[in-house]
Amino acid sequence: MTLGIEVNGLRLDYGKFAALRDVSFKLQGGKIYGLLGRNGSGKTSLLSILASFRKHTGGSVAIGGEAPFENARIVEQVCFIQESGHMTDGVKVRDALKLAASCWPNWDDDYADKLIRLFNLPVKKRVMALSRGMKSALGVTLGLASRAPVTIFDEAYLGMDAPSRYAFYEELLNDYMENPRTFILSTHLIEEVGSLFEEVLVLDEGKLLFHEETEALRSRGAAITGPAEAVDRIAEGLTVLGEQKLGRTKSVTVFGALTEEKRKAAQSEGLEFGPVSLQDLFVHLTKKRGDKQ
Ligand SMILES: Nc1ncnc2c1ncn2[C@@H]1O[C@H](COP(=O)(O)OP(=O)(O)OP(=O)(O)O)[C@@H](O)[C@H]1O
Repeated sequence: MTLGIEVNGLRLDYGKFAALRDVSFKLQGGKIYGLLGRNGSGKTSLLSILASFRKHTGGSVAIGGEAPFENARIVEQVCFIQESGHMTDGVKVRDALKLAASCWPNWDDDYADKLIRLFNLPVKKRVMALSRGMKSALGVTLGLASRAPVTIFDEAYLGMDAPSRYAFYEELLNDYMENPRTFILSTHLIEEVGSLFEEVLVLDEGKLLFHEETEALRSRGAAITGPAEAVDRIAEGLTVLGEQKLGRTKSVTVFGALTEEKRKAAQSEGLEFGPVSLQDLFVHLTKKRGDKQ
């Protein structure tokens, strides 16, 4: 089952501080979405609202056409895993798994066992006695085995070491292929996780800066390198996100509609085009005054 998500004019105030302002987007569902944003941009606030952990102040949110807050039908369809965890620290791992099995109707015991073996989770230990990486591994085990139609990982895998993180990415992708559902992943590890995202949402200071298909967003950026004057001619009219100069050679990162005509003209002048990584685009597009180049 896949559930669509529709958010309109969403606002969240913490007292006098507006953490989310006029956020609107529509997710068709059945995809892997990346939620990006700098520290404090509002990612956890937004995800907490989607997961019914928090009530919004204004606007509307609907999952599968229904408002999720205090709506039992929707709550059991959404699994929200955070790095800090919302698990009962005092219980043993195996009891945390039992508790999860009772929360999510699509829970898969066999799959949970497989993940426990994959991440070497000690089921007899208390959750509070686990290392940070093991707690994260338990979190991703709960998220994946929940098979919840909407599964949200809020930086949940940050504590895991690189081999475990890569095992998680592979597992997520394989399981998503076999059991299509909606995944939303917030992350600062864009280079690592970016290739999983079919669509990307970027929050900036509580506002939605972009919501685009990842490939479309990537194709709007390019790195152009060659003789400085020729590079400047091509870059004219485009948003220059960054530039580097070495002698008479220049490389600029541009963002904007690079027409086929411009590309051909550039290639005939011997300029080279390179792709821009999602991480680079993100860094440039969310750069603030005072940030270093
Ligand atoms: N309980 C709260 N009370 C008051 N302000 C809060 C509360 N929770 C978050 N905020 C503020 O709301 C803003 C958004 O916080 P949020 O945690 O949603 O950001 P984030 O994008 O998840 O950040 P990070 O990447 O650092 O985890 C921040 O300025 C934060 O200080």
